[in-house]
Amino acid sequence: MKLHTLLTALPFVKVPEANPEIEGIYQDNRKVTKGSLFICIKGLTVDGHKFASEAVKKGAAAIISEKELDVDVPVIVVRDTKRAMAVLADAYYQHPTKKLRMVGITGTNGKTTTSHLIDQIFQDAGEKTGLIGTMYIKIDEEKIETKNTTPDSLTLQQTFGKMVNNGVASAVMEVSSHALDQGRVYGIDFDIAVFTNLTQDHLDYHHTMEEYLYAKSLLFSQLGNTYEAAKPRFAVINNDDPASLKLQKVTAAHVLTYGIDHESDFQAKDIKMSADGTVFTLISPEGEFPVILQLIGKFSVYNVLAAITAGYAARIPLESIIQSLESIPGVPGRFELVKGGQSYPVIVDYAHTPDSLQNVLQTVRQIASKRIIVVVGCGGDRDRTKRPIMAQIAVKLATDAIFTSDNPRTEDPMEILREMETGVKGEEYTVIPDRKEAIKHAVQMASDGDVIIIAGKGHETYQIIGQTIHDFDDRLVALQAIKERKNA
Ligand SMILES: CC(=O)N[C@H]1[C@@H](OP(=O)(O)OP(=O)(O)OC[C@H]2O[C@@H](n3ccc(=O)[nH]c3=O)[C@H](O)[C@@H]2O)O[C@H](CO)[C@@H](O)[C@@H]1O[C@H](C)C(=O)N[C@@H](C)C(=O)N[C@H](CCC(=O)O)C(=O)O
Ligand SMILES: Nc1ncnc2c1ncn2[C@@H]1O[C@H](COP(=O)(O)OP(=O)(O)OP(=O)(O)O)[C@@H](O)[C@H]1O
Ligand SMILES: N[C@H](CCC[C@H](N)C(=O)O)C(=O)O
Ligand SMILES: [Mg+2]
Repeated sequence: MKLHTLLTALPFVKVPEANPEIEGIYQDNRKVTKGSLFICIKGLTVDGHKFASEAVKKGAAAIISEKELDVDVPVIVVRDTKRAMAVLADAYYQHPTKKLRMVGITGTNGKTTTSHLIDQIFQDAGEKTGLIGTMYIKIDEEKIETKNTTPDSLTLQQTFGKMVNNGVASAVMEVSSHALDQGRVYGIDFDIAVFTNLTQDHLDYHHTMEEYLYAKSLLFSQLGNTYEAAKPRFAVINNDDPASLKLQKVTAAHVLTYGIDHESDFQAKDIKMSADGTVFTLISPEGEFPVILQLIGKFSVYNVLAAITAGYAARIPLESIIQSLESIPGVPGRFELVKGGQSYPVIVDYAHTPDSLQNVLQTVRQIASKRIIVVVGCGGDRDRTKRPIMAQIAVKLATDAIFTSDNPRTEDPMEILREMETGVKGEEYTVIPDRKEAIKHAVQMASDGDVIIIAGKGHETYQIIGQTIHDFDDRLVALQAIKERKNA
């Protein structure tokens, strides 16, 4: 694409005389190829403007920058390069999100789960689908590893371009608050935006719950309005969450609500839970329907309601939506049972926030008849204020709490544990910093009918200690411990 054609996406910029062919767009000078456009991004750790000359040496044909630069290629100055990058990427890949049914999901907990549920609904409706989130990027059958839950705008638009080329009809993606704040999803034409819930997390980054909610709300304020007949937009909102009204106010899209405790467009009543699943009656604009899920817990009902509402907004028949959701056994690492033939259930779950830990432990309490043993830690280089709260919840809701390491990252694991312990002074608990040893200890102490819950890392197959990524999978470590106990 010619530079001038690309720049029509940015109104009011000074267009240079030179008009080279642009062969790619990069924000990382290490990836720059000949004839590409390099965009300088002021990051949180480093200012990308520093790398402009390096990018030119590698063959960049033009630069997008927030200031004039002394280089031998055209420099286009814009006020905000992050925004410019999102818009240019959208244009470069030929507006792929206008050709896809785009579903974005935001909220503190439940994004990965809900995105998988919605993806399944679309697949069962016979569509090729794409999925972007914490676990991977999926383009139809192909899975690609990913670093961020919501990648940067270049990666996103390139991925959507591939989806379009592969005949994908619907793309479902998790939209993190970091991504919204950093403009990673700016330029995406969402059809349906889903809100799961808002509870404490990421205060290291957003500082206050108001700022955190503001970031989340950007998904709803960037949703188009509902009156464009060819592409009606819907905001799907959890009516039981206190943030619901604020989000409804910031969007021009049609609002559909779901809930359990408050009257909503899609509401669950008569919820019955057991160790085998959850049953409820769905009240909907089309009448009442029984729903029989393999998923467990009140929080699962919320995720299912969000998925039903999004499916309905996408015009999938309700009966088909319910059938899809009933067929889903679970999502990896979310309330996943470790099956080692043992007489004490072992559950691996991705609860790494106070609210998710509370939800999961409350769910276990509803189905457990004996002791509940929880193994839990808190991630390093993340919100420190959630540590004592998570420790309190573990001690309060489990019979036995074992505190251990999650991903310490660059923090001292012992210091993270000490911060957890400040929340439980005078209470009984065990500290075993080595996660493998902590899991082994839980398995050793379990008797018939006790439930072990290993929280925080879910599907993760690694543990980050310092800068090193070690192989570590809670499910495999638990299986090994179960085997060792049997053979002892
Ligand atoms: C704190 C944070 O969000 N950081 C994100 C941010 O990185 P950054 O601002 O530090 O970038 P930087 O390293 O300063 O680089 C600035 C610019 O210089 C460029 N550069 C840099 C070095 C170099 O040698 N050459 C060069 O050109 C970079 O390509 C970039 O354009 O922008 C990057 C690109 O989009 C992200 O990958 C990165 O996520 C980091 C890895 C991260 O851990 N983020 C977490 C907190 C996060 O975003 N999590 C959410 C999920 C949370 C949840 O749901 O619970 C997520 O969406 O993943
Ligand atoms: N609707 C919900 N409300 C509260 N807790 C939930 C909900 N859904 C799932 N959880 C809990 O949160 C954990 C994480 O769920 P999930 O991975 O779906 O969330 P997420 O929003 O994608 O998280 P992340 O921000 O890390 O990507 C689950 O393992 C479960 O313990
Ligand atoms: N998306 C979340 C995942 C946290 C998972 C937990 N295991 C941890 O490392 O804290 C984050 O990056 O904050
Ligand atoms: Mg997720």
